Formats: sequence, structure tokens, C-alpha cells
Amino acid sequence: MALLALPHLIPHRLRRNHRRNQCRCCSSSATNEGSTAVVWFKHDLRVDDHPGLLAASKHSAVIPLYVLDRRILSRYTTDTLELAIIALEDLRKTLKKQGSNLMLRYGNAENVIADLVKEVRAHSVFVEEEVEYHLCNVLDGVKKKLEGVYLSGEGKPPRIVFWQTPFYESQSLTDLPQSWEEFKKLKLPISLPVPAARFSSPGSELQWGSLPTLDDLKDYLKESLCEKENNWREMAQASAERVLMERLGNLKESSMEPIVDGSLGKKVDNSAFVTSKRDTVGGGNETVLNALAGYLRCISYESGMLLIRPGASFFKLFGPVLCLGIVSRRSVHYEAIEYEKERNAGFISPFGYSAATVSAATDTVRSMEWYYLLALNRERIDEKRLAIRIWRWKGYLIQYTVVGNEGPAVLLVHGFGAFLEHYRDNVDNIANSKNRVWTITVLGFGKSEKPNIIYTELLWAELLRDFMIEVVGEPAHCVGNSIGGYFVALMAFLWPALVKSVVLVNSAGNVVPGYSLLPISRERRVPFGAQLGARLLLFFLQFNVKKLLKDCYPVNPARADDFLVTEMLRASRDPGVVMVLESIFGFDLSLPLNYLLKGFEEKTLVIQGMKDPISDPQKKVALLKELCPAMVIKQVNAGHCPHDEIPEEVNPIICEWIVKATSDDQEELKASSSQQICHIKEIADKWRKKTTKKMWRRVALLSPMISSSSRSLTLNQAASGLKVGESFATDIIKPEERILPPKEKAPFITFVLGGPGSGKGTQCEKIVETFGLQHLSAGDLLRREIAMHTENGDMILNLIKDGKIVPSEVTVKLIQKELESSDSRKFLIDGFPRTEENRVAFERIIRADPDVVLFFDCPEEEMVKRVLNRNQGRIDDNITTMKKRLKIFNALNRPVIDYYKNKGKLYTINAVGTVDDIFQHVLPIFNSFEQLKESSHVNPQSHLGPSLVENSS
Ligand SMILES: Nc1ncnc2c1ncn2[C@@H]1O[C@H](COP(=O)(O)OP(=O)(O)O)[C@@H](O)[C@H]1O
Ligand SMILES: Nc1ccn([C@H]2C[C@H](O)[C@@H](COP(=O)(O)OP(=O)(O)O)O2)c(=O)n1
Repeated sequence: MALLALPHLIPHRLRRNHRRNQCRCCSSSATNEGSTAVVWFKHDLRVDDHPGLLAASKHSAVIPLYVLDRRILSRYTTDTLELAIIALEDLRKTLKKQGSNLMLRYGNAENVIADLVKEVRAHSVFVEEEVEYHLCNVLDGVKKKLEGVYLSGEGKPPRIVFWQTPFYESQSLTDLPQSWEEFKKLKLPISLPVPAARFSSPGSELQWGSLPTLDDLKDYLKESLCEKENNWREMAQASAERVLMERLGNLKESSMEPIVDGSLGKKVDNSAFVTSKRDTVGGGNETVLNALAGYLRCISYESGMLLIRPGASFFKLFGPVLCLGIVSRRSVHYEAIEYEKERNAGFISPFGYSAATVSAATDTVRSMEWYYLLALNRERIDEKRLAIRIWRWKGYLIQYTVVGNEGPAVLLVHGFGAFLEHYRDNVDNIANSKNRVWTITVLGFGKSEKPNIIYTELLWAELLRDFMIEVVGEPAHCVGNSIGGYFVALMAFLWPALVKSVVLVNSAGNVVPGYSLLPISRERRVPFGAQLGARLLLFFLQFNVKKLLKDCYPVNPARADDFLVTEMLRASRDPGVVMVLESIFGFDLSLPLNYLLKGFEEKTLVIQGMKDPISDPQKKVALLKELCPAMVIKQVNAGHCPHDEIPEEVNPIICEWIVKATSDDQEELKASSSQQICHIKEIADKWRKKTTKKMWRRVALLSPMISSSSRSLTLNQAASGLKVGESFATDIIKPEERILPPKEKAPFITFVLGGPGSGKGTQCEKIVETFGLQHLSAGDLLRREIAMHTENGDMILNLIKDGKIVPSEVTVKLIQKELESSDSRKFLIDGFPRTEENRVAFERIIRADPDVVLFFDCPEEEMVKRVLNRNQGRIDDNITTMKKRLKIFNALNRPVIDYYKNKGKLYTINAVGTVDDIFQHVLPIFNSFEQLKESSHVNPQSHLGPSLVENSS
């Protein structure tokens, strides 16, 4: 590989002057005289083989734009961010050579693009299509926003042109066979790359923006993410292996600093490598194509380690640049084939390529393209009403689904050889019992990507961790069948803050009495003979799938139906499947379930099909009962997959469990909040006695993550107990012993509830005066939208006039904007949440929980009297609207009040009396929070009524 670093060995770029392919969106060769186009670069950071740019070049002027949108960039690892910066720098240079430039702007893509369109009076915006769910949402936002942009003198909004870089020449990419075998039979020709476009820049003076450094970008993202998101991102940076070593005590204290990604920054001079390990290629399009030419020619002559598994090296080297679109997949294919021809006097043998590197490169891009096509076709292939979504993990396409709008989060993880549809009769049912249910097809299975890598149980646990962090966004009840159960148990062991409870459905993994730790080998290699074994196994499985499946469903064999058999067979023929099967020979399930779930026993439900042909269910249940008495065990009359064999029996068990586990959480929280107030010192002492030094440090490290996660109530309790306890435990936890740096505190949030005219605003003014919190009135924010005639202004006006509630998304986004742009860390959010929907939207979008909820309780006649005398010229302060508002308040605000009452956060204040009298009841509540006293503008102690702090001492 070192050859790539030597400039004299870098081969000249292959000539592509005979490229002739036309872009799907630019068949007309006519120039759009006097018109301007914006080309939005996202994952297409190149000029070469860029159909969008080529199509845009028909306009008189083209503005290439890159939007630094946090919704996109926050999903990148530090390495990817750094790669993107290098590529942007190169793209800008290339464009400048053509007399153009790359515009760099910060913000949400829809706003940035709409503003730019207005600024330069652009007629068209060119955007590459995406398959990932969160990116599709961003694209929809851009599309919608542009539909509302009318330039003066133009009769219609700007045109938005979506484009692709099709790998295959086919009339349609959305009507292709779902089976790799069938697809290959079509023998679709592979498209040729298109030549680089020539275009003009607009003459006017434009602000092009400067290129950020990695630190700039990290700070920008850190600022725009809430504390919990930042903490969770940090959790995702240490590998599963490292966390495991730490948990097992195999890691030396001295090497305990956080291992973060971002190993770049060590670009090897004069080479295309961006890592000191020389295992990742980066740079601009030209550099990457040169590196590819070097790879194709040089590496095949080296007996280097990178070719031990043909193809593995290729994705490692080029995967990241392919994901950022620095080169297109079809360019890679083209270069590889040209090289093969060069080696064989223009001849391509029907028996395979003559160089292993050519096979590796072409196999990888064809495989990537196949999973892209499966993702693109996801809606059409949806069998059971499950709306399939796509998530990209480490560059790989993963399929998942989510059902349900309210209630606790639940994650369902399938077993070996299965896929998310294996929960076909569980998802809706569990969601209908007021849960939000996510199902995922993990890497290597179903229609998710099957890259050429070494699969281990730790890799899958890491994937689940990242799914929880990036997609679910809150701790969940995690259900796993077979090996999926083991992955879930491993996740609970490694990152307990992510898991509310564990449900094991005929889980893989042993139960071992008297277990003492075995050393775990760090090096994971594929055992000798695994490849042959995997091929034989694959052959055996394909041949016997129907029978094997029926054996797993002994009570209800009809459930092992054609749908399951067909999809299993389909998946077993996908490219890359042999590598996944190899993992069976390399799994390390040596940590038994009883060890992994030691701290989780009370939060574990075991559903065991007692006719499981794969394990010995009697023995397993007996051992679990003996060794894990706190676990709840349900024995059912089914085989290896009870959730699918007898869903009518298993669904209620899971639903009841979730209700119980959730209410246990709330009980513990309630108990803890009163304990915290009354017995802070005792709690600290208790904790001190109960916990060993090591445990203290581990749990304390997790506490910032735990406490900021809105739904992990029990863990919240532990975390806050610890935070309080830390001050009494300096002998146990010393600052220098921390593994991670201390976190910035989460913002202090107060919700102020009460009917219209109950005096919320009046009391808020006094609270602000005394404690310096920032006041955000939901009503004022909405009225500001009306006054500013924003796009939602008219809609808000009509709803308020009618006494109705504005859609939560709108209100929460306004609050979010204020929270994000504020320097304050203490907020008083007034008139919010008015409904359960408001509350859930806040939790979902802001990902924070209030510290205090004030409720001003006022009789209706008093509220009516006050509102009718308010005299602020408000359109809704009239008796007709007031009656409607009161009706809505009584119907919709009550559940919110009850919710916070149950969580122990509600402070009800009698709102009858003088303003000052009422404030006397408010004071002690805020006085009991140390962080508010710091910024108090007057001496609040002087107002002290009987405060909670006094009570507790
Ligand atoms: N304790 C009180 N007694 C009498 N009038 C009050 C009291 N508190 C507020 N008001 C008056 O009642 C009206 C409604 O109060 P406001 O704070 O705007 O309520 P809300 O927050 O519910 O909209 C205002 O005109 C205010 O001056
Ligand atoms: N969370 C919120 C807050 C207010 N609104 C709308 C509906 C309310 O009647 C109006 C006015 O709210 P505001 O909090 O100013 O009203 P009161 O102070 O309670 O009289 O705004 C909303 O739709 N959602």
C-alpha cells in the first residue's frame, strides 16, 4: 500500500473523453438563456460525472452551493466531517479554476436555498435524490419551501430538479426484480460516467462564505444539538469492544481516556491517505481517482494484509469517499474495467477478471448499488403495511420501520437469518396499545446491506446503540428474539442508559452457574475454514429452509409460510451473504445472559417457547429461575419464535410488561423525588455503602447521559441521586478520576400552565425579575408569527381567533428556535404544553424534560373577568372565544397536568389573591433550586416562605 504514497508511481488518470452518457434530467441541449440555476451539493462532492451540474450548465449562470445543515452534518462521524472538509476545499479549487466558486452557507437547507433563490432570482434548483428517511424529509422541506417562493415578475415558483447517477442503464430504477439472481439475469448494461460540465458563474457580487475548520464545524454542531444529543453522540464514540473491556475491568486505568473517532488529521503527505494507518482514502475527485488507479495497479502485486479478504480492503479504503460522492460508483466501475481491458489487450474474459483488485472494486460498487436499489424500491416491496424507512450506518443502508405516535419507545430485534418483517404481527398490535414501536433489519440480514466485513456480536450491539441514539432518540424497552436477544442483552450491559427494560424471546446465550470471568481475546479473526464452512452452510440452509423453519414453529407450522420462506431465500442470495454466515463460526457468546443482565434482572422479561428445537428450554428456564430470581419468566407453548408463532398470546405479554415496567419507573421516580428533597444526605450515604469505588465511577460517568434522557425514569433517579451525592462523596469520586470531561449542565426548564387569564404572564414577569430566567411565552411567539406575516401567520391567526390550539410542530419549532439562539440556560416556558400532543412534540423535538411545572389554578369566573378586562387588544379576549378556550383548556390541559403530577414535578398554586400574595407561593419553589439562586436579582431568602429546602434539611 505504501506505493500509493509515492508520487512517481501514481498512474496518470485514464482518459474518459469518449464518455457519452446523458443525464436523465438534461436530455434537451437547449440553453436556458438569461436564467440562473442553483446546484445544491450534498453527497455528490465532485464535478466529474455529475449529471445535476451538467443539466444545470444549460442555464446562463450556475451557483454551486453547499449547505452546512446541522441535520445532515450531525449524523457524520468526526472522520467523515474531516473528509467532507477536505473534499469541499478541493471542490472549491476545481470550481475556481473554471471561473466559478463553491458557496458555503450555514443553516437549514430550505431556508438557505429559498433565500439564495430570492437573492439571485434563480429559476431552477438541482438536487440529488436521497433514500435515507431523514434526508428525504429535508428534501421534502426544501421542495415545499420552494413551492411558496414567487419571484416578482415570475408567474411560477422556481423549478426543483431531482437527479440521480444511475449505475445501470434502465428505463426505470423503481421497477426492478427484488432478487439478486433475477436482477442479474436482466444483464443491464452499466452506465458510463458523464464528462465534467462547463458553465458560467453569475456576474453579480455574491458572498461565497469561508471554509470551516473541523473545530468550527464541531463547535457549530455542538451548539445546535441539545445537551442530551451531545452526550449521546459522545457515548457513540467509544467502540463496543472498548466499553466491554472497561466493563470487564480489562482496560488499564491509565488508558482510560475516551477514545473518540476522528483519527484523521494525520494526512500522509504526498498520498491520498487521510489516516496515519493508511487505510482510508480521501481528497478531491482527482486525488481519489488517482488513488483508485494506484489501488487497481499496485495492490494486486502486494501480498499485503489488505487483500486477505478480497474486497474488504476496497470498502475500507474507498467506502467513505463513495458515501460522500467524491467519486460515483459507476466511475469506479468504469476505471476498474478500463484497467482490466488495459491488462488484456482490450478483452474482458467471461470467466472473471484477471486482477483481484478489479474484482474487489467492481464487486463492492455493484453490491452497494444493489442495496441502494432495494432501498429505493422499499415502498413497492412493503408486504405488511409497514412503511419501510432507510437509515445509513457507517455508510451502510439499513432498513427499519416505526409505528405509533404516543407512549413508551419499544425496539424489536430479530434473530439470525430473519428481518424486521418477522415481527409482522407484533408491530401494529404493540403500537395499538399506546407504544411507539421501532423494528430494524440489522446489518447483514433481510434487505439491509451485507458488506464484506467481519461480523461480530459487538458490531451488531454497536449498530443497535447507534440506532437508539440517532433514530429512536430515547431509551426503549428492547425486545430480541434468538441472537437478537443476545444483542439486546449486550446493549443493556454496555450502555444501560439506552435500555428501559429487556424482553428476551427464546434468546441465544447461555445461563451459567458460578460464572467467573474468562479473558476475552481482543483480536477478532475469521477462523480457518470458516469461508468453506459458510458456503456449505448456505447451501444446506437454502436447500432445507422450509423444513428448518417449520421445525421452529412446532405448534403452528402454518405460520412458517411462503412469505417467510421466500424472503429468507431471497436474502440468502444477496451479495455478501457468505460473509454474514461466516460470523456463525466466529461468534463469541461466552458472556452468559445471567452475567450481562446482572444489574437488569428486575427489568428483564423472559418469554420462552418451551418447544424450542434449538436449545433446551427446560434447562434454561430452570437455571434462570435459580440464578436470576428477579427476572419475570413466561413459559409459552411455542417453538423458537413464539412472537410470530403465537402472536395473539405473546403480544399481550409484551404490552403488559411495558405498562408494568413503565409504571415501576414512575413509582421509583416519585419515591426518589420526595426522598431527594427530604433525605439527600441519607441517600448519598446509602449509595456510598452500596456501591464499590469502581461502580461509582462508572455510574457517575453515565449520569450526564442518563439524567438528560427524558424517558429513563429509573435511571434518571439513580443519576440525580448521584449528582446530589457527589458533593458528599469526595473521598470516592475525585475529579481527576473522571474518564470523560465534566459536562455543561442541562438547561433548567420551567413550564407554566394555567387557563387563559389565570395570571401566568403576570407571575412570569415577577419570576424573571427575581430569578433572571428567560421568559418564552408560547402565545407571544405565535402572535409574533401573525404580526410578521410568516408562512404560518394566517393559519395561526385563524386558530387563535377560534380559541383552538396551533399544531404542536409549529409551536415547538418556535420555542426550539428561541432556546437555541439564547445565551441563557434557564427558561420559563409560559402557556406550554397546552395539550398532550404539545408535550410529546416537545419531548420528541427538544429532547428535554422540564425541571419544574407550575400550574396556576384559577376558577373560571375569575379567568373570564380578568381576560375581559385585559385590555391588550388581543383578538381572542372576547367572551365567545373565551368560552371556547375554556372548553379546550378543560379537555386538553388536564391530562398534561396529571402527567406531571404523576412525575412529581407539578406545583399547583392557588391563583386567586393579589399578584404579590400569589408570588409568595411561587418564591419557595424556585428558592429550592441552587442554580436559580446564583442568578437571583434580589435576595430571595428575604421573601422566604416555608421552602422545600428548609423542609428537607
Ligand atoms: N392576581 C391577579 N388578580 C387580578 N388580576 C390579575 C392577577 N394576575 C393577573 N391579573 C390580570 O389578569 C389579566 C390576565 O393575566 P395574564 O397574566 O395575562 O394571564 P395569562 O397568563 O393567563 O394570559 C391581566 O390583565 C392581568 O393584569
Ligand atoms: N402552546 C400553545 C400556546 C398558545 N396557543 C394559542 C392558543 C391560545 O388560545 C393562544 C394564546 O395563548 P396565550 O398563552 O397567550 O393565552 P393566555 O395567556 O393563556 O390567555 O395561542 C397554542 O395554540 N398553543
